[in-house]
Amino acid sequence: MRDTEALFESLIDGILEKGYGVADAFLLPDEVTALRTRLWERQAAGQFREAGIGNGQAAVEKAIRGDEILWLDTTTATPEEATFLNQIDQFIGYVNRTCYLGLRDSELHYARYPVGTFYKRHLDRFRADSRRRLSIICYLNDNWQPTDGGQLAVYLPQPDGSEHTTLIAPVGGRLVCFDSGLLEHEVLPPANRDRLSITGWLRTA
Ligand SMILES: O=C(O)CCC(=O)C(=O)O
Ligand SMILES: [Fe+2]
Repeated sequence: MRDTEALFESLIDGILEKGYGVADAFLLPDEVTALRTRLWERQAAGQFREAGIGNGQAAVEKAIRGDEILWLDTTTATPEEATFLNQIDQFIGYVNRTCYLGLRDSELHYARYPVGTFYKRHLDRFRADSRRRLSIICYLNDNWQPTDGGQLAVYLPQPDGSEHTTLIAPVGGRLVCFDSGLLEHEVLPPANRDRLSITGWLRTA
């Protein structure tokens, strides 16, 4: 059994102490495999769409982001997707109890970055939609290696005005969380294999 509260606490501590939280083994290996299998099934069924940019994802702009996404939906979720959504709901409850953020709901999508695609440096919160409070990314990759590239780069402003860059590998089962309105970040291109994840936002009312 994993200690869910300890994982949640380490994510919050990371955000407060350094601007982002990382929880390895947020998902167990079997859960990663099951969700990755569902992702590929849905991809094969033609359910993914090229991701857009801006509110409503209206514009596809490959020079900015090259991933394909599929929004998760409670009404069509498989058992393992429902379990994942439930874990995120538990995290929302924990954050509201401990940090009083007033989170209401989540919006989450699968993402597949084909080899060589990327998502240029950006902030997740749209000017027109300030409800996005926390960003979460949970990776679904099997046995990701340093040579596979595809790191998440997070840009951390330093007290002296300089900037520190940290690279986070998209290791399966790992969950990253940060303030959607504060942390600029970027997805570097995966070198030689598709890069798989569930990404989303915890929103206020
Ligand atoms: O996949 C990642 O590591 C980050 C994805 C991202 O920045 C986004 O979808 O807004
Ligand atoms: Fe992002």
